[in-house]
Amino acid sequence: MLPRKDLGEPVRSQDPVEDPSVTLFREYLRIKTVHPEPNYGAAIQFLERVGAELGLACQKAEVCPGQVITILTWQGTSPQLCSILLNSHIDVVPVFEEHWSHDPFEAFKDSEGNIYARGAQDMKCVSIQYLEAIRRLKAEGKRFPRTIHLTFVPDEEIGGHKGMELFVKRPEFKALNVGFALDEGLANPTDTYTVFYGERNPWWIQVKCEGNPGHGSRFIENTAAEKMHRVITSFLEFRKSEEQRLKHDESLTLGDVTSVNLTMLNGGVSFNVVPSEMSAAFDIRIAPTVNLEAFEQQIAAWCRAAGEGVIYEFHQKNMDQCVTSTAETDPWWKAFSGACRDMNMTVKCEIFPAATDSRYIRAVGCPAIGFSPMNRTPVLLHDHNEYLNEQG
Ligand SMILES: CSCC[C@H](NC(C)=O)C(=O)O
Ligand SMILES: [Zn+2]
Ligand SMILES: [Zn+2]
Repeated sequence: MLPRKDLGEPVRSQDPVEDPSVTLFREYLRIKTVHPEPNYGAAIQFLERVGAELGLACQKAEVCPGQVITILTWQGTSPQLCSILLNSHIDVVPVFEEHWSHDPFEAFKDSEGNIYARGAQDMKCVSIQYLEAIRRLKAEGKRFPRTIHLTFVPDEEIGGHKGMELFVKRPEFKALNVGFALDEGLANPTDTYTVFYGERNPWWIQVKCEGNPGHGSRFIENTAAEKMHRVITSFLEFRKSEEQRLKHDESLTLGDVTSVNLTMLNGGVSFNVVPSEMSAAFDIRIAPTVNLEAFEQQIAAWCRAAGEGVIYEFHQKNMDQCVTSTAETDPWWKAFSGACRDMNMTVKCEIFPAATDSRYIRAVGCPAIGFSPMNRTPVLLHDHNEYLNEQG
């Protein structure tokens, strides 16, 4: 978090006067927008108040009962041009409080200026950065031809199905006339800033195996467990090959390969009863270069080869493989990367390894970049003791 320029030199954490942008950030962190019962009402009130202070117009769109998108707007001087969307989610993931050194909703600041709170990196810092950037630009008397919209959305941390996924299909979104969007990325421990121009496709697959039941003392043929063993072997052998590919090619990052994890196993009722059904859940993240139809055929073949009565079903199947252009000829990328260059920022472009709301924005044809501008910061999203230094 960059202290405001108009206050001169950066404020040191031991200084009695904290930069107001940091104070605002800490206030936002104290609002408990944590799943499973996020206090969205309090967060929306906070955002409406800050928007009003900044002279931004405010609208709200209820995309399904209790799920409200808050839209703050800085009208451009040529509002007929397509707009810039600055998106952030309001909700944060749960905490294991016993593993935290400080209350995760107190926004405690230590003597180094590290602010501890759930959402410090993911992604309340980004929301406040958008707002504080507008505050600075307005204070400098700047106006821009394009309208800038800030959207604050619920539900991202549990898939965005009741948030951004619905919002992009609504007339209120179309009316924003978005040309280019920014959304969340990840911190980077080095001097470099990571910028995400695409995401892997999340596929959550449950494989169910049926087999012969019987007494646990006998050699029953064609059991569900034998079939499950073959299924797991096929999925995990593929996992190993992708892990090796990543390990042996320095040019690749996690987003460039396909990951597979066996995340749940179910079946069985008793030690001495051979069960007739077992199931396994796989979290698969598919690199954008993979042919999705061919990949599904591969999964079907693994299930067929495991024996009779092996089926799979999808619990998440994202099929859109749009990536945002990072060609120097692309006007949006040129503007974004040019601004980074002007600020002497080193930027590295990657595919986001997990899923964010950017996937819904890209799926309706809007270019979107995932960018949480935090360098020299360990990646602590969803982790215990998530923190961010007040100096950014
Ligand atoms: C597939 S919906 C779940 C979204 C979640 N996003 C993050 C950033 O953790 C994930 O990738 O698991
Ligand atoms: Zn996030
Ligand atoms: Zn998250």
